[in-house]
Amino acid sequence: MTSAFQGSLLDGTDGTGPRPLSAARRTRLARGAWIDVLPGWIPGADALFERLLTSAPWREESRRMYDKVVDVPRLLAFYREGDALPDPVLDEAKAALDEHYAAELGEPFRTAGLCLYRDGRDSVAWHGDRIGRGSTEDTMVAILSVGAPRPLLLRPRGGGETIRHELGHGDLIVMGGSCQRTWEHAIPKSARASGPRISVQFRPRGVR
Ligand SMILES: O=C(O)CCC(=O)C(=O)O
Ligand SMILES: [Fe+2]
Repeated sequence: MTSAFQGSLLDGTDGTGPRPLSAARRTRLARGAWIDVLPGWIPGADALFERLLTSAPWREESRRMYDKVVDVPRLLAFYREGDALPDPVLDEAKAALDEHYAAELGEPFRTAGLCLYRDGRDSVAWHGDRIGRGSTEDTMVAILSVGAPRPLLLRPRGGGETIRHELGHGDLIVMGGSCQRTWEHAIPKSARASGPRISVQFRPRGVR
């Protein structure tokens, strides 16, 4: 598979690893939620993107919606606790997250969910990651984004102003505190032509 996505030719592939997470900027949201954002967290993201695109075990998923079975509008791959991650850069990324957030989170990130948005028609609808402890406890979900830029939207659960974060190639966003139960997030469909984007979501045990 080749991708329509063309990253910067100057994108480093020198194996320098993720940029220090101390550079992430925190925004406090209402109701005990926050997000940390670090643009350009992963150098060499071009190569990572291509490797994930071609080698992750992408699968389609369908879900029952009332009396219909509909395809989920994105491809998925999931790495459970203890599964080997599909790329050494993801091992480095997870190690960096574990070190930086150890004290605040009190546990390591355990699973990695991958989503492939093939083009602007792929999306994820408004939701919180609430299957599990995220519905009752503060937690963190860390998302690495590679490939085409897409906005991640956040809005308070039950209504309120939407916050928009453009997630670019190699960028990190961490949703923390009460974010999964008091806020919702979405990747909307885009009418503009968009190349493929892959997101990698690191979550602690029991958060989904
Ligand atoms: O692709 C993203 O950045 C978000 C994915 C997401 O919200 C999820 O899989 O729960
Ligand atoms: Fe989510």
